[in-house]
Amino acid sequence: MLPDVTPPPLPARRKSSAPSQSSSSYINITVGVRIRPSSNPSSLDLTSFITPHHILNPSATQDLSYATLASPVLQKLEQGYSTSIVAYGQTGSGKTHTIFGPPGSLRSDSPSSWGLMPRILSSLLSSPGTSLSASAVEVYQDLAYDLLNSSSPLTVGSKGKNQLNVTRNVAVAGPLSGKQGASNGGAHPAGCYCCYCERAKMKKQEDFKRMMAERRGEMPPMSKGVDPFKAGKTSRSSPNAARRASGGGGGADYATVGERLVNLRSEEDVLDLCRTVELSRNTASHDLNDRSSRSHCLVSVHVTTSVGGRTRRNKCLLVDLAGSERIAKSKVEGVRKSQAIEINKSLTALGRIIKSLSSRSKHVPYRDSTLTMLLKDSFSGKASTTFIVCVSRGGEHDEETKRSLEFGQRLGGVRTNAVMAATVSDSSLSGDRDALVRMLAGMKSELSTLDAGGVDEEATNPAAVRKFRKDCGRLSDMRGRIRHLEEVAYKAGEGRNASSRELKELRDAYRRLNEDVERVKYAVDRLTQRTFWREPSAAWKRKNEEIKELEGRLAMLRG
Ligand SMILES: Nc1ncnc2c1ncn2[C@@H]1O[C@H](COP(=O)(O)OP(=O)(O)OP(=O)(O)O)[C@@H](O)[C@H]1O
Repeated sequence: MLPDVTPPPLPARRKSSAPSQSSSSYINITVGVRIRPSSNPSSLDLTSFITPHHILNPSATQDLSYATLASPVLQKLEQGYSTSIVAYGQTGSGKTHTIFGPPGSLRSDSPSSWGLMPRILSSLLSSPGTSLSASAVEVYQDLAYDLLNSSSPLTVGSKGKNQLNVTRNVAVAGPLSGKQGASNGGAHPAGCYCCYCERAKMKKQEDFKRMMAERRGEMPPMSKGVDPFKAGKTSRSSPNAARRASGGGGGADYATVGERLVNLRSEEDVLDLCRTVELSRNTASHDLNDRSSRSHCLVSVHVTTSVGGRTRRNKCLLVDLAGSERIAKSKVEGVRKSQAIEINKSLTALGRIIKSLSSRSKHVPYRDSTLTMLLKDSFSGKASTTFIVCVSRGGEHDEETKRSLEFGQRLGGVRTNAVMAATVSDSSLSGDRDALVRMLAGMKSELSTLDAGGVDEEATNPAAVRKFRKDCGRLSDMRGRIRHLEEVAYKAGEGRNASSRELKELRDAYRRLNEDVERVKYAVDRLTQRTFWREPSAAWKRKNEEIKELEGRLAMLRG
């Protein structure tokens, strides 16, 4: 059976004057589209909007979503990039499903329904010498709260040399100060169900229970969703700790201060974290989603790897954005309407960032919203970011789907300056091309002396090795055919000398071939997970990346 990955469509036409983007090392933004199942599928042709790197069809499983979207992120993390995964899309389109999993799935007995976050964290935990800590921030109505510390307000600031310059401080300014609910003696009417009032009520109840338990000489269990971590496993970060923890991932210009960092030592800790974040988030029900997230959720995972006496620190940021929403459709009113307006505003600010980056504008307006400030790290320095554009296939959502895909398309136009470790400096590019070619040859010969991994013949069943080799051969043959097909289609399209029928045939052939590739790739991936496959050494991978990057730069010089 075919895996549920549809191939990308024919490449979008490029202007002939544009430099060739042949090296993927120049693209540090990856775009995936995940289509949510619907009982009323639309006839909208997604392929006419976007050239994403991956498309996941409605029947794609969580396993496939992980294999397709997360594996490259883990690789980038290993290579020293600071990585981010951001789920974007209309309300109800499956962002939370993709990042966390469906409701009630965050249990140790249902790993097959877990979303990307529990899977990625569990996978990181299983790497030797790796330790993890995490913090979780909610951006609600343009203000930041600590999801691991009873949603207490957080300050967002820009980093000065040795200090944090406060940019936004919810404790002293912003809507919250005037909005403390009735339960807190604020301005809200009695019976108000807004998040501030609800939280204040919950806190009061908890304090009361605690007080009663103390009087009886016993301690009540910690409230669910507030602090499920075992004693001694949590640490409250100092203002600098969160920033220090982001360590090697490239310094953030903006950061929250004082959020709680928790250590993750086991799969149970990971699930506790995910459940806490899920339960503590601001959610509400409306016509388009029973459990709609009303805030953006940013979970920062600090990964420390110690190998051979050397320690490396990276950050992996997982973001479940609140969904864009047409108020006329979700039919929200009152507080929920103002939530929706605020969500749409922050997403528009994100859209402006993407627009500025893709047009290479000098000014990128990160300061426009708390969300964009906190995402700045994902667009600069040594960062690799994967956007998952979630869309609903239902015909009634065509307009929103188009908008989300257009956003994805703009993301595809962003080329940021991905900085690879120990790579060729820009100044060396000004040297003559022959010198670069010589350098490349030197690097290739160096690569050949490093451990490239491969098949461990002795430890293996010969039939499996034979099949693996055959599949690898088929894969490379098919990729060659796809490249050829792309060129033909591109030339035909550019010269306008092909009829629409011919183009359609080409597109179909391309699609079929890509399906075959995905099927074989899936088989190869599964085989590589068996014990007979030895991973290339870290030095080999690094050198290989440097070579790819240099090849890309050379191609651009030629172009
Ligand atoms: N690929 C999928 N397969 C099966 N069910 C899905 C899929 N994607 C989403 N759903 C279901 O659809 C419902 C809405 O999804 P979800 O809450 O993830 O949307 P969302 O984009 O996070 O919405 P919001 O922005 O309003 O929070 C959930 O019940 C979820 O489990």
